[in-house]
Amino acid sequence: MARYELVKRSVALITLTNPPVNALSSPVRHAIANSMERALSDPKVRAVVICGENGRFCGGADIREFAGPLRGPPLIPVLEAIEAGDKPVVAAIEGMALGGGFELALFCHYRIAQSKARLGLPEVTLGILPAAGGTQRLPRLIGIPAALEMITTGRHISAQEALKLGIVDQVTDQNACETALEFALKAVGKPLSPRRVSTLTTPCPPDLDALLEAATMQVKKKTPGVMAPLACIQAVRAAATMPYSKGMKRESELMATLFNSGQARALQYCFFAQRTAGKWTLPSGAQWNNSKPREIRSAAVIGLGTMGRGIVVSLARVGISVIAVESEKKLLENGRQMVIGMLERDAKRRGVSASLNLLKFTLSLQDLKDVDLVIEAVFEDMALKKRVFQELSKVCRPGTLLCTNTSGLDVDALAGVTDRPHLVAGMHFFSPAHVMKLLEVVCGPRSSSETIATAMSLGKKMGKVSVAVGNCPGFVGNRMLKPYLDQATFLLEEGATPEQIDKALEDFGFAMGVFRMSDLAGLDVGWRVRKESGLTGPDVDPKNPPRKRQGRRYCPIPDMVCEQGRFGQKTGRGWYKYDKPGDTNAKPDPLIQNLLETYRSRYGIQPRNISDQEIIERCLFVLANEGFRILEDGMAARPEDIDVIYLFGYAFPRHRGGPMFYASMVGLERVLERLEHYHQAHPDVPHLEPSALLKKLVACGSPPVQQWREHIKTMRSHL
Ligand SMILES: CCCCCC/C=C/CC(=O)SCCNC(=O)CCNC(=O)[C@H](O)C(C)(C)COP(=O)(O)OP(=O)(O)OC[C@H]1O[C@@H](n2cnc3c(N)ncnc32)[C@H](O)[C@@H]1OP(=O)(O)O
Repeated sequence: MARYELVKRSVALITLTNPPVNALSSPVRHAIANSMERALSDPKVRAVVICGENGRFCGGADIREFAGPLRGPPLIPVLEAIEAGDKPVVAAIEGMALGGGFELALFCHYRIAQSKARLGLPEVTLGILPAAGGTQRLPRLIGIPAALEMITTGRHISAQEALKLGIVDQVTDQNACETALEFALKAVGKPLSPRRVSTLTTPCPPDLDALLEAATMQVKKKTPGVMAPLACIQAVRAAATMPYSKGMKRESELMATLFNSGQARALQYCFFAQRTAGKWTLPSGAQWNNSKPREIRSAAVIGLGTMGRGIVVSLARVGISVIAVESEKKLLENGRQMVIGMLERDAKRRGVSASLNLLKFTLSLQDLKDVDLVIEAVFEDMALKKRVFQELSKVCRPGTLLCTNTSGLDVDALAGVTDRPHLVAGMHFFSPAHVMKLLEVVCGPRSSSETIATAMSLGKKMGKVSVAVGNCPGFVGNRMLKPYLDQATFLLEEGATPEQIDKALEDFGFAMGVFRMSDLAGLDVGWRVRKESGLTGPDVDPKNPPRKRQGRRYCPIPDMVCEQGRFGQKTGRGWYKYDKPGDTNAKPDPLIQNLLETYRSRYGIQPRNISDQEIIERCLFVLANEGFRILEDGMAARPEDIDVIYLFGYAFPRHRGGPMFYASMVGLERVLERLEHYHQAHPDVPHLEPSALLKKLVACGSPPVQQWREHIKTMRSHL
């Protein structure tokens, strides 16, 4: 787990060997301790260099170890032996020095970084804090403001920034290990005391209290209800106000409050879930590690609406040439100007030049004959999409992949009108497509493994978190959204207000409650879909009793809001009122209150007090319940995929882990019992009826979320 060599006759070279990221697992900690002891006791050794194998210094603690009882030597005494020794120790940082890996480097007397290396303390993103001295040592080295920013955000910094801040002593374009060996020899004989970070005094700014108060306000605003950043601030305060040893004790006490918390478990689950989600499978046995993606050099995007424009930008900024197609000259010109503006702003922000030369705009599908891949992003209308796919089938060369950005229509029906159904898949981006990280890759029954591998790999290239899903109405994300939105409107009927429901969801951790979010997204889109599917408008069967469709409960309040021209922020009125169209500051609207009161009295509904607990349970348990059904139907391969979709596509609070993880944290038995209770109270809401999988898992003793897959195996899978 660490290699020990004597090089240049007098330098001990300790190489961490724990692929893939040389994490500080128990055997690695053991090996560092033994190697240091050997180096310090060998009279031939005059200096020590620590590096990592395969160009990666160290990715920090082995996060998998956090789930069980801590075994092996604790890290801090191992690191203290490095600092206290009488021989200079140099960290040779290639690739990354993160978390405990960065702390290891901070215990060394010198740090040399390769110019491409990244450094940081990302513990806060895992719900903990840098507890191997990071909160006490970094402030001593670079001062409170810079340390506070790095520790509370978990941001990775470049080697150049690390040099500027005084974290590393030298940056090299050469091999960091070679440079560190030379450096170590020159350090022999120089006094080590000033190089021991623990002996430094933290430079204390005169306005410390104000600084920490401002940081506290900032994290409370940015991540309300999240504990770790607040604990980080308290630990940094200790670095400024306490001697080193007392500060270390405080750091360890604060870590104890976080380490076993539900938030830490959720955030660490999110880390692994995100990596698991990339590992797609198909019923044929094809999967992520046995299917080769095609290289995509050129693409076309059809439709330059909001989605199409975002997709063009996402492709062009990673170097793919794009032909953008519109149906009318005016729409094309408008789209062109907006895409260019977006790319220019994006390039300015990233300090690069805009890749405008990769773009071509056209009115003719004939121009697409040679592209590698097409993404159709026209209006959400099946007949129109079918016409486009038929045309593409004629125009594009036989090997071109044809993808659709539909948010829920049948991908296989589109495949069926082409001459190449195996080369058709869904690539469902989320709005705005150049900002949102999620991509649902929809695997139709006839999509080939090469098609799915290519769509997943293209998503990764664009910086998206891609998740493979099955082909069912709404796929995974939007299919689950419907029962969630339904519950919110049923709660309005029963006596709640939009403000109350939003507040309960925001207190839970959502950045925006369901009604504020709907106002932002625009209410007219859903209204149009409901009209088209005959749920509202002139096509409604007059035999339907009020507030019922196809025997199920239906809430017409969202339709009534739209009938008044209230489409959300863009019209200045929606579930809330705004000072003017486009404003974002939502204010409660007495007209909505009136509408609700009139509605309730028309239907003889006696409003009741609804608790926040009921709001959370009904909205979120029904969301998870649909997730269980999706797993049963084989439309998502595992709960982690569903959670990743909700984290990245629907802003589910990360410290809650996602709807499926949240259900497991609440306890599946409790979720089942509450769903049964609510279904009994509302038998005309089938989504409240507990799913078979939920019942099965409870009957099996509610296994942890990572084991659910074993219980789904026997059921059918589309993935
Ligand atoms: C309990 C002992 C006492 C310790 C006391 C000190 C406490 C210190 C706290 C910490 O150090 S917490 C950990 C801090 N480090 C991080 O948060 C880094 C996490 N990793 C990453 O950000 C990235 O993985 C990376 C290092 C930047 C590499 O990115 P890349 O895109 O190249 O690869 P990935 O696909 O992300 O990862 C590859 C593979 O490695 C697994 N992995 C990565 N980091 C860790 C880790 N720290 N522990 C365990 N496993 C890790 C990752 O899950 C992937 O695994 P897979 O099976 O191939 O999916």
